Amino acid sequence: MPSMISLEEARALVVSHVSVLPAETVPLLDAIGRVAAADVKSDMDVSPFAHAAMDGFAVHASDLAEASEQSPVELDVIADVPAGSTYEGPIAPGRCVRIMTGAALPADADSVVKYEIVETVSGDGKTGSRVRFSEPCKLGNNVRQPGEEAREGETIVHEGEVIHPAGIGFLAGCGALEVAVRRRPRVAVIPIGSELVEPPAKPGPGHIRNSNGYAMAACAIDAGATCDILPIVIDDEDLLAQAVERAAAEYDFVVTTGGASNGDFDFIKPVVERLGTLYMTTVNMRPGKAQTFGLVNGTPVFGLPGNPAAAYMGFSLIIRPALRAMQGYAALEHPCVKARITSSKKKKDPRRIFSRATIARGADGELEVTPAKNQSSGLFGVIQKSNCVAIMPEGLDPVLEGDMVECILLDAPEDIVL
Ligand SMILES: Nc1nc2c(c(=O)[nH]1)N[C@H]1C(S)=C(S)[C@@H](COP(=O)(O)OP(=O)(O)OC[C@H]3O[C@@H](n4cnc5c(N)ncnc54)[C@H](O)[C@@H]3O)O[C@H]1N2
Ligand code: MOO
Repeated sequence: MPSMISLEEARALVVSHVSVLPAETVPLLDAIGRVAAADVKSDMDVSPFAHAAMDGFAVHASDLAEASEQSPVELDVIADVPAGSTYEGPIAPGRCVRIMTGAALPADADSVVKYEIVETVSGDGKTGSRVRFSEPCKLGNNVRQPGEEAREGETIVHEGEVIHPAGIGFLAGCGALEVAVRRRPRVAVIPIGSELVEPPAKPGPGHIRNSNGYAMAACAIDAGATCDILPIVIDDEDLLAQAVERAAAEYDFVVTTGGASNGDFDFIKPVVERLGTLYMTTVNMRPGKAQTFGLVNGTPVFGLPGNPAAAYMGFSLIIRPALRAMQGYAALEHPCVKARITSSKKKKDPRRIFSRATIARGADGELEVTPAKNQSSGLFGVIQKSNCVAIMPEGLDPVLEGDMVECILLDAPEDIVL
């Protein structure tokens, strides 16, 4: 096992050890944002009938062929068709039917003229009135044809497609009130550390609140998973081994935080090695060098570092893509853009540095990125106030004010096209 691997290698390694989860059939509204696990077909033509796209008059276009300002054509209104009604009768030459948007086109009409360009000669424009047309109308004008949205039996959503809110309406209209989607990964988060107490308890001397548990659970849910925060495990190798083995049997993916480095009480590496196969321990990134990954009884187990920002980076940049792969998403990585950095940064650490930062448009309309002043890896609040991470490449070369740097947009959807 190489001692330190790149972020790209780490991501590829973890993604290669997860599998796409089986399908589950869910009510339509539970499918928002999820990946279709099978083709979905329409159970009918949508819409099922030709209908008016405008309020106006249903006509034979041929009756208006000669209509002009100089010699308008007048027609008698013989019926009213509101939406939800039909008119099956004949429409003899010289006649038309008043029709509302969404109403079925009468069987004997072929076009609709909107009321704004029709003059009322007598009556109120409804049945019994006479109306005047001063221009011809194209055949099929303002008519929505049947099956424009979908044909009966046509595949409307393909396996692998992400179902967006408009797609939910599309599926509902096509009669698909339940859909097969990839099951959500079940994630367990195990916070490790003898110093931890559960919020909201006030910690005693030398203790801190377990904030990582909540943040990592939030990251898991945000990635489409379900998540349980399991009880805190103190720094004890056997207790940790028991907790990891139990979680690996019950969940699809196990995440621990803390105890991932080389301290006297850092046990996640030996535990994964003892229970299964250890594939990775260290990634060339800051924050977040200590990143452990292995399989325990076939279940991926990921040991994140204890420092909050280091855990957050490991989850966002390595675990999240794997959880997405398990749900069948094709786009796994956050989008990146280049932006001009607003201040110079010395590099004392040769690792690739992920600076918590804010990206915005400068006065010239170009993207500018400003790293947060405090880059301590012990802080969540700085990430809450940031909207990206600016990347300082490997090596010791400084980044200079005005340089273009890659920025990962952590809050932007992976499938966005920039
Ligand atoms: N001699 C060295 N020491 C350390 C190194 C190193 O290279 N040489 N690396 C440092 C870096 S960088 C990191 S990151 C941490 C990673 O170590 P661990 O994963 O073993 O993390 P812990 O020591 O358990 O905790 C680190 C820090 O985070 C706090 N923590 C832990 N769990 C939680 C939690 N659930 N909620 C909130 N905060 C948590 C913990 O109290 C520590 O302050 O190692 C450095 N040391
Ligand atoms: O691995 Mo540490 O993240 O640089 O705080």
